[in-house]
Amino acid sequence: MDNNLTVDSITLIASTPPKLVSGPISTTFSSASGFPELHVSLHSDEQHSLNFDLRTTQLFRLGECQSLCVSDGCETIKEKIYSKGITIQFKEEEESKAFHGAFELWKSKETIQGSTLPNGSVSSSKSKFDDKIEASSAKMYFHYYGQLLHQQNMMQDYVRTGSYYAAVMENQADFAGRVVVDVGAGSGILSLFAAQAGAKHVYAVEASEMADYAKKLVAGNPVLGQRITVIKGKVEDVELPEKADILISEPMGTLLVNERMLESYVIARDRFLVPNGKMFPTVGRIHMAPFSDEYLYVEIANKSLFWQQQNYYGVDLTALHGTAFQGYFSQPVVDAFDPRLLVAPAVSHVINFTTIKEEDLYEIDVPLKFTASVGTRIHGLACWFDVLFNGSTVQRWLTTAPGAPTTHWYQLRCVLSQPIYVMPGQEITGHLHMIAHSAQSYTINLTMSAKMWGPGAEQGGILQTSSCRLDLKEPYYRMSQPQAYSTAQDQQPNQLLQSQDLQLPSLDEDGSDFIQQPANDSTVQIH
Ligand SMILES: C[S@@+](CC[C@H](N)C(=O)[O-])C[C@H]1O[C@@H](n2cnc3c(N)ncnc32)[C@H](O)[C@@H]1O
Repeated sequence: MDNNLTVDSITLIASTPPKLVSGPISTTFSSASGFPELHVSLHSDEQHSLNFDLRTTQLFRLGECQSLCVSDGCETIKEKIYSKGITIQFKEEEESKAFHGAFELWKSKETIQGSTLPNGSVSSSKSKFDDKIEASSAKMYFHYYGQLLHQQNMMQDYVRTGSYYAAVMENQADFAGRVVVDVGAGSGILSLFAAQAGAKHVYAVEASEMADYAKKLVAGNPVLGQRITVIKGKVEDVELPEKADILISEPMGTLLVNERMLESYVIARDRFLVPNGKMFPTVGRIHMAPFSDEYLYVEIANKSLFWQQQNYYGVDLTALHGTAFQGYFSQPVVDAFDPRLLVAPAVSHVINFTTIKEEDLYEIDVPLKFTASVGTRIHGLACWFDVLFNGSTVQRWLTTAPGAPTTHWYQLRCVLSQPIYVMPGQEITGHLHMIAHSAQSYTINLTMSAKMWGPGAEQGGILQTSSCRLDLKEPYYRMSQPQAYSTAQDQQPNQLLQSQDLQLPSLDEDGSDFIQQPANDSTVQIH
């Protein structure tokens, strides 16, 4: 991006009478003094340049081609420094726009580098992000993404990164000669892809310390890097010098919405994208289907058996068994499962990133309706997602479906503590209700119901309903335990672990004291 811009003329308004200096006049933005400054070179005999400290300077538009630049004065023990101001005359509106853009960008550098972000480095004003996200959550989140090992983990998901690369390269027409914003650039890898596809300029916005590594990576690829500007800050806060023709981002978390980064993607759209600009990805879909998995059910139920001990070093632990049991069932399970465990065709919930309002992501309610294809016990709802890159040349999907090549997102299953019995052809209804919380995730409320079946069950009568509440922020990562699966049809509960014989405890009065301890078999991941 240009640091040097030429303007037509300036008027020194503090001189009496105001003094016009005709141009062309060269102006330079820099931070050589350790803070962002605007240098205005004058052709005057008395003064050769005027410097404005951007931390205390404001720029106002007086007209299409005229602006007012004023810096605050200040009083120190030694001296009184008066405010100074100039009016700037531009040749044309484009020149004015470029100048204002550069001014905002350089001024934002100060906000980012000079003050304290919740991630450990700093921010001066509370932004939309800070309003809705707990500082402690944001700090952990950006600390996580500030580490190369986690960026590497995502980059080594070749299904993910390869899909992005293919989507960009197959659709070079959408990038060539265009201005691109990379929303949450991380290592800057997607910015480098966009530059490879011929982007005119890429603004890579990254809030974590990873921005500094991205700058290094960009500098290490100078042919591409000369068209990339890395900006350290949140997309909610930073200013860019120009609008983008296309946004590229990888904002997907577990179940698509975990991390609440889709909201930042949508905010970036509203702040930076030209009307009808493109978004890569364009659309996301959450897919859901009931599953039957006796092994998983028994495994989860058995975790709380520890609390059934009546003589643990002389202590009766059973008072906490109910809480522990509910606690384990409040963790969504993340692993790669065999699609043969699904017992009905999936339903989908579509999120169009180009049109959805940010607030519409705060609460997501998906009505569920399935027809069981087999007679079985349903243990819960299996979920996965895909995203579409709606390129002008090629439409490409990136899927995390069971049975498709595994990604680092795997799939997610919400397990019911009370399974539901169904017969082939029986209808299963319910709701998946997700409410965003300030720890960058969602509380999930799942309800699944089936009509009672068989002799004695009234027509249209009683529903067998099972529900659970889960915290998407606290998943149980189960990838390390490959399972030998039989199909749902093959699963005869009496051949398995007799899960129906498990004593299902009732929840303690106070269900809150379940302690989420790191299980040996789970790894801490954000995605
Ligand atoms: C899933 S990673 C993707 C990184 C990189 N784009 C890639 O595809 O490899 C998301 C990145 O977005 C950054 N991020 C999340 N929310 C952000 C926000 N509001 N503003 C700027 N960066 C953000 C995170 O720090 C993280 O590095």
